[in-house]
Amino acid sequence: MKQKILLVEDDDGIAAVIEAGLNEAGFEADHCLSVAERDRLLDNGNYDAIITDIMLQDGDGIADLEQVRERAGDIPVIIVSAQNTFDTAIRATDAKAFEYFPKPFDLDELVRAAVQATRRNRNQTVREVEGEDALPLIGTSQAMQQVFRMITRVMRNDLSVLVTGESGTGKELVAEAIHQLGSRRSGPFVAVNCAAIPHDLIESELFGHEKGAFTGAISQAIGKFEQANGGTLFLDEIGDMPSDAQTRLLRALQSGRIRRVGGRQDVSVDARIIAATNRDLAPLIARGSFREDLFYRLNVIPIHLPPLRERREDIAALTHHFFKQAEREGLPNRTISPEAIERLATREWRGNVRELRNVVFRLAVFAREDVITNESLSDLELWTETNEAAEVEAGFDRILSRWIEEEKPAAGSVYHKAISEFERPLFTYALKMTNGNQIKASQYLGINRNTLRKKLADLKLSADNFAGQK
Ligand SMILES: Nc1ncnc2c1ncn2[C@@H]1O[C@H](COP(=O)(O)OP(=O)(O)OP(=O)(O)O)[C@@H](O)[C@H]1O
Repeated sequence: MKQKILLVEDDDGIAAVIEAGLNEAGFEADHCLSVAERDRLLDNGNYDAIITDIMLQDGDGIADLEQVRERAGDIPVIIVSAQNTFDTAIRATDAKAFEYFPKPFDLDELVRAAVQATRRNRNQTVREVEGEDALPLIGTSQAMQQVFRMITRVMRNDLSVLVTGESGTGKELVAEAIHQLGSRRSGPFVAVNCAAIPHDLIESELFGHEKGAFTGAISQAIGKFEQANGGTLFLDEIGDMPSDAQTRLLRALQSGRIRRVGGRQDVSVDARIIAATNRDLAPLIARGSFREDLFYRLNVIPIHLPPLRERREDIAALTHHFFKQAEREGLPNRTISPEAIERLATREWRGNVRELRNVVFRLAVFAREDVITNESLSDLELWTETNEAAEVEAGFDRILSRWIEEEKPAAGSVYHKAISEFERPLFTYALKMTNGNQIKASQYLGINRNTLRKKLADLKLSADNFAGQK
């Protein structure tokens, strides 16, 4: 006998597509348009699974799933919805949905989920959602939907999560969301930025130290690991963790115990680990500066946050969200014209969501009019450039310390090695900018033409190769 699926969907077009997919996979499907019809059909027939939309003509398709389940013997429910917010993903999980598909979805995946749902009846614990307003993760792009789904998958367990993505894409926010939505939410959320702590202090910062463990350790100190006991430890910029600390961390993860620096005894700690990195760890592993075994420990569940420029459809919602946030923080209440939003949506956003947030806050403070227009943005262009210059400067610091750490130039050769590393991309850039015109390149760089020539010869760069490249 064929398995039967009840499809509750008020868009006839989508329903027809789903029905066809289900039939092809050997299911029988009944289709209805409303909550009332659904209940009537459930009373009169036996179904193996329900596929339902959320917004229906006569109500919310998942508001009373508990009763539906009581009526229909714990039937698995698959949700499809066009309300693609983080809240919807969380609601779907809290409604014990077997699976949640934001529209537009992949029909094959949906049918596959139906096959799995009817095969076994997954029973998950329901949990009240609390404080979901406190952590609004905004985004309706496909990429963010995937992130939301991943978050709902890890919030009820303690698996290690590795969040990747460029700086400012929301990695810490994702880590906080996982913490807030899970069973550890009453415990602490402790964040450590491994790149911001001097290397020789990182072990004591993470694992604590005993009195007298090293010069300056005048009293015992509890490390972040212990502080996170019962909660979540967020290790940001994990790629910057020095190798001794990596070894200690690995040991802690394997044993569930840590030893304070200078300590004689192990202390057991229970902290969920969420790590994040904006650097690709693969080359670090290849070079031996990041432990592969630690990587596998941390990367049980990877969550990737794409850069903002690859999900431009989220920019409008984020902009509105940040204007509201600015207002809540006491800044003037402003709105923004659709044209101005469109213009924002075309920017590069190298600083990702953080940069967009800064721009919106700056607009809220400085704009003269209540409705921000394209003209207000023209003034803003200047501010953003200064901002980018500052970012680049901070970028040099980072690049330099990474380079020193990874290349380990021999003492006595650091200056010359660093300068020669720096010159090649600089001269290449200048030649590209000027189409290989050496006079212009030397003017651009502000150096003598002969010096430029000599440098190009030393670096074996040929200006001719850059003609017409700009
Ligand atoms: N999807 C989002 N919805 C709402 N706010 C967001 C979103 N993503 C990021 N933000 C906001 O943007 C800012 C930067 O985010 P966050 O600090 O989480 O980025 P990050 O990737 O951890 O950055 P870094 O790598 O530099 O530490 C924060 O103010 C955060 O609240």
